[in-house]
Parts: sequence; C-alpha cells; structure tokens
Amino acid sequence: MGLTLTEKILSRASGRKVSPGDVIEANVDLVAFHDLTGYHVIEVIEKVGMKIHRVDNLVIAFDHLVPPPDVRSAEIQKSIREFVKLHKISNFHDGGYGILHQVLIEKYVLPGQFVIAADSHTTTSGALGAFAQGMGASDIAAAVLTGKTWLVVPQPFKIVLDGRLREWVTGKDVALEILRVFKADYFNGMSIEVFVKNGTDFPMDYRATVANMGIEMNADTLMFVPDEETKRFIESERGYTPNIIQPDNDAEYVDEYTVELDKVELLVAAPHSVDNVKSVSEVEGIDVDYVFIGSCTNGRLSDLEIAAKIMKGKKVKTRCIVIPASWKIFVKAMELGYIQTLVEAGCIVTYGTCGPCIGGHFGVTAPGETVVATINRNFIGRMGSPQAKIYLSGPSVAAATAVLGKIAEPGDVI
Ligand SMILES: CC(C)[C@H](C(=O)O)[C@@H](O)C(=O)O
Ligand code: SF4
Repeated sequence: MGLTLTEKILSRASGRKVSPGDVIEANVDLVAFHDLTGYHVIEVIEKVGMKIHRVDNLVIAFDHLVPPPDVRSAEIQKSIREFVKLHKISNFHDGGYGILHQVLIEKYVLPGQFVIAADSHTTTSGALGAFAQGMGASDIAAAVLTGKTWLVVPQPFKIVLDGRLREWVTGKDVALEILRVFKADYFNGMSIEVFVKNGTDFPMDYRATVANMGIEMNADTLMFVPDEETKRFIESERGYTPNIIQPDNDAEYVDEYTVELDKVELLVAAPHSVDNVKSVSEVEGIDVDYVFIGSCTNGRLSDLEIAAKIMKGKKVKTRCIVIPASWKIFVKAMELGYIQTLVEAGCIVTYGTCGPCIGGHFGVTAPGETVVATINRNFIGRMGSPQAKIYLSGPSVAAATAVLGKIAEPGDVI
C-alpha cells in the first residue's frame, strides 16, 4: 500500500514509518511565532533556561500588534526584539514586513516540510504542500529548545478540485463550500490533502486561502499536493526550483470528496459562525456599515486586483479598510496601480498588520454594525463589539458591497 502525503512527511520527520493514529515525536523543519504569542513563547524559554536548538530554522514576524496600539504592545515587541538580538536570530521581521503566514509562504516554507508555529492559521503553509500545524506557545517553546515536537498522526482525507471556477468566484468560496458541505467540526483529527486536477485553474493565492481555512474546518492541517503551480510560485518568489513530493497513487484515505469548481457559487458565512454558509443571493441587499479586505486569508495580490477592478472609477459607500498581507504584496499592488485605485475609491489602505481581523485595533466595530470582511472567523466579538454582525466573503463580494453599501455581487456593480 502506498503512502499519503501526511505519512510521507511525518515518516521522514520522525525517522520511522508512521500510520494514522500513531503518537510520534518528530523533528521540525521550521518553527515560528509572532509578537502576540511570541511573548509567551519567550517566557517559557526563559523559564526553562536552555539554549535555542537551531536559530536558522526559527522565524519570527510581528503582525498582531503592528503598529503597537498601546504601551503594553510596544513593550511586548521591545522584549521580543531584545530576545532576537541576544540569540542572534536572523529570520526576524519587524512590524511592516508582513503577516507571519504570508512571510512563511513567500520566503521560507518548502513542499514536504514539517512546519509548526504559535498560531492556529499556520495551516496556510499547507498551500505549498507542507504539513503545517498551529500549536500553543509552550509546545512551540519546547520545539525552539529541542528541535522536536510530538503529535498524533492524523487520518488523511482526500479532496479533489475538478473543473474551473466561474468569474469572480475564488478560493474563499471553495473554502466556504467545503464548510457548507461538511460543517466546522467534521475534520477533527484529520489532515486534508487537496488534489487540483488542473493546477493552473487554482493558483497559489487561492490555495493559501483554502489552506488558511483548514483550521476553521477543524483539520490538523490542509495541504495542497505540490504540482507545477507550486514550482511556479516558489520560482517566482525566490528564484529557484524546489523539489516536490507527492503521495503515492495507491495511497489510502479515510474518505474522498470532489468539489466541482464550476458549480461553486459566490458564498458568504453569515453571523456568527464560519459554517453558517449562504449563497450571496440569499443575503443580497442587507445594509453594511464597514468592509474589510485583508488578513492572512485574503490580503494577497489577486484579492487586491479583484477589489481594484470592481472599485475602479467608483466611490465606496461603506467605510472600507484594505490591508495587503505583506510589504511585498503592497509594493506589487502599488506598481500595478491597485493601491491608487483603492485609495481614489475612498478606502483606507495600510499594510503588514492583522489589525481589524482580530478586533485588536485599526478599525474595530461598534455595537449594532454590520460588517463584510474577507477574514476567516466571524464569531461574536471577533472584530470588536459583541453586538456587531460579521459576514465572511471573498474579495469580489466585499468590494461590490463596499461600492453599493449593501451586500452585493460584482455583477450588480460592473
Ligand atoms: C492570536 C492568535 C493566537 C490567533 C490564532 O492562533 O489564530 C489569531 O491569529 C487568530 O486569528 O485568532
Ligand atoms: S490576519 Fe487574522 S487570522 Fe491571520 S494571523 Fe492575523 S489575526 Fe490571525
């Protein structure tokens, strides 16, 4: 019997052949944290007092508290900077460089790696075919000190993406479609391996969105089987061609499901849960106060391109904040004129912060407000007030909504 991608990666990382259900100890290829959880990671490291196992596979990026909204946040960042200096950590990205998950896929992660980070959306790196799992701060501290962690090998589930998406429908709609069908807790204890039938029909930006939302499906990880698109992305971002690893043809999965891409509609997750999925036509016309386009879910170049296409020559009727997920994306979007279009349409544009996604700062919601956001979570209080209502959508619905002031489809605007 052949091996799944999950089994291949975890067998290599643990140095023995593993099977689903095994409790294993494995060597991590990359370990990462950000400012908010980093504070706790460092606290544990300092308490234990051991030396860092390897600085070259440790990545730190500031994103949650960027720019620091209060003295406590500034202090947290200051203490992490001192830690970085003390341990001579070179893979450190201070505020403004990008959201950790975006930085990881732009610069560090490779297909087949075992990656852990102190943030639940670490699954984003599964876009490149890495087994990437979020863990708590103490587990991450232990991995920083020993180079190892432990985990239960998840049950592998196969999802096939077949066909081609309709106009304006993107990776976010595919993630929501999977949540519509399976609901938010189905994949508990599983790893999802996604096979794209025709790789070019499902580009890396879309893969990153779906992998990002793997944790919202409650999967341990969600990986796209590496293919030509994976190679293309790494070549264009980093200038070299990676080796890719794929599951065997006769690998066994607990189950399998095919998403017919041409049947996927424009979807939203209505308040207050990610699996309360509705087609946009069911909620069209609801008045909206505020639109947020950004985050590690949908702050990529293709998201900004779609928003700019829809907003070109128009003015937004809602408040609208746009946050590209990294400096690199911001610069590309500037060169391509997207930032100018969005600013002229009346959006506030900044970069490199989680900001409103977690209701921390930079655009929190007031009681009674209705929000459309391209983020991954809409539970009560996520973006500020517990009395706000959050609809999750892809970039085209968010942009059309900002222009019309009510939930809309791109076709209503263009
Ligand atoms: C703050 C952090 C622990 C959290 C996570 O792990 O996901 C955050 O990034 C989020 O999106 O809710
Ligand atoms: S952008 Fe949002 S989902 Fe992503 S890491 Fe930041 S807070 Fe979490």
